[in-house]
Order: sequence, then structure tokens, then C-alpha cells
Amino acid sequence: MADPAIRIRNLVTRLGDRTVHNELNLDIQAGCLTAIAGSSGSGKTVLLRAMALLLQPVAGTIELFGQATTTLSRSAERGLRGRMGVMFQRGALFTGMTVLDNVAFPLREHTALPRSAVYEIARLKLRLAGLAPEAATLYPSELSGGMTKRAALARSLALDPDLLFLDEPTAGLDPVGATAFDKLIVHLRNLLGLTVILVTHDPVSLWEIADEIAFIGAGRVLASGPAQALTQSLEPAVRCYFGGARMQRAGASWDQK
Ligand SMILES: Nc1ncnc2c1ncn2[C@@H]1O[C@H](COP(=O)(O)OP(=O)(O)OP(=O)(O)O)[C@@H](O)[C@H]1O
Repeated sequence: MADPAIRIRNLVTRLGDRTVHNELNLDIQAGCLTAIAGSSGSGKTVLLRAMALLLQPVAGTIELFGQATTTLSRSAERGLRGRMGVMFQRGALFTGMTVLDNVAFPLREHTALPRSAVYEIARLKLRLAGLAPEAATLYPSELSGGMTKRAALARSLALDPDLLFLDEPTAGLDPVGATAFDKLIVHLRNLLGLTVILVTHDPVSLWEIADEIAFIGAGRVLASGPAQALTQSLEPAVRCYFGGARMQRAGASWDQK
């Protein structure tokens, strides 16, 4: 099998006096759509932040595309950052900038492209994320929740990443909007050949779009595999999670397809 896009070994993370991950191991295959699941507070977002170089582990290694991230030179780190896009749970758009300027921002920071090219690319990313051209001149406060997610997605795609990290992308969306967003993620993964890592509680996303699920509990990966395999897990916490009514309904609907 090819080397994984992300290889995590014996990861330990700590925040305040709480050890969030303790000897966590995980491989994420290139081109896969991997969901990080687990109960609230289990450390999904913290894991995503560690993979995205936004949080320094206490111990262990994270390799991205075969590069150990704990020993990176500044230029290697900058290079890796340019290969990843991150969409935060609440969008984290700059409130004083229009949507177009938000999407253009990473291009202005990380490339020497002329202004006209920056804005042409930013408009293209808005279209890729499914936003109408009219949204470009709006400010974040003028966007609906779904539009905010799409604007944040467009910004995370600005630098043509290989790795896309999404923190609860469908949280707060109505069911129709959530399904549309799930489809968009799959479409973009297929179109752009992305490796996608998404943190989610959404049973439909877990069943319908995740190739693999890494289930986090007790500071490590308790089980990994597609949703159907996790329903058979011998880990009580995983069985309990997948045995819940909402998860079972999503599984039954997936079964009927
Ligand atoms: N900045 C911080 N300072 C201190 N503790 C933190 C910080 N961020 C997260 N934590 C703690 O780390 C643990 C894991 O948090 P994390 O946000 O990763 O959980 P999660 O699995 O994503 O939860 P949820 O599903 O509710 O979003 C929690 O106990 C949380 O309180």
C-alpha cells in the first residue's frame, strides 16, 4: 500500500492540565475522505488542529506526506501549510472584509500573483464552493449560515490544497443544506483529488460520505473503518455510538440505497 498522506504515531497532546490524546496512532490514506468521530470533548478538534500544524504535540510524531512535522524548518513548514486548507466550525471569516477579500487573503499572503490573478482565482473558488457571484461583495455579517460555510470552504481552497480539514462542516445547516454540503465535499474531493479529513457528529455524513471513520475515545483511536464495520466493533463506546437511534436511522437509510 502507498505511504499514507498522514501518519500519526504515539501522539500525546495536552491542554492545560488535561491530556487530550495519549499515544494515539492513525494513518490517513491519500485521496480518502476520513471522518473523525467520537463523543463530545473526546478530542476531535484538537486532533484536527494538531494535524493542521495549529497545535504543538507534547510527544509523538505526525508525518504529512512523509515529512515529520516536529522537525520542520520554517520554509518546509510554510511549504506544508501551503498544501493544506482548513475550514473552521464557525467559518472564522474576517468580519471587516468582503467574501471575495476573505478568499483572496491567503493568495495575497502566500503568493506573488498579480492582483488581477488573485481576484480571478478567488472568484473561481467562490464558484467551486457553490456561491453566486453576487455573494462576493457581501460581508460575513450579511451571510446565512450555509453561505458562511461555503465562503469558508472557498477560502480553504484558495491555495489549491492537497489536504482539506473541515471542522463540523454540516453543523447548524438545515437537512437540505447539509446534504448539499456533503455532496459538494464529495464532488470537490473527486474533482480536485483532495485528501479530506472532517470532524463530524452528523450521522448522515458518517454513513453517506466517509470512506473511513476514525473513532476517538479515551485519548486514542478506538476503532477505524467504514461506518458499517464500526457497527460491529467490539469496543463498547463505539457500539454504543453506532447503536444510537439517529445513527441507526442513517444506517438503515444507507442500507436501502
Ligand atoms: N484551548 C483549550 N484550552 C483548554 N482545554 C481545551 C482547549 N481546547 C479544547 N480543550 C479541551 O480539550 C478537550 C477536547 O476538546 P475538543 O474540542 O477537541 O473536543 P471535540 O471532540 O472536538 O468536542 P465536540 O464534539 O464537543 O466539538 C476538551 O476537554 C476541551 O475542554
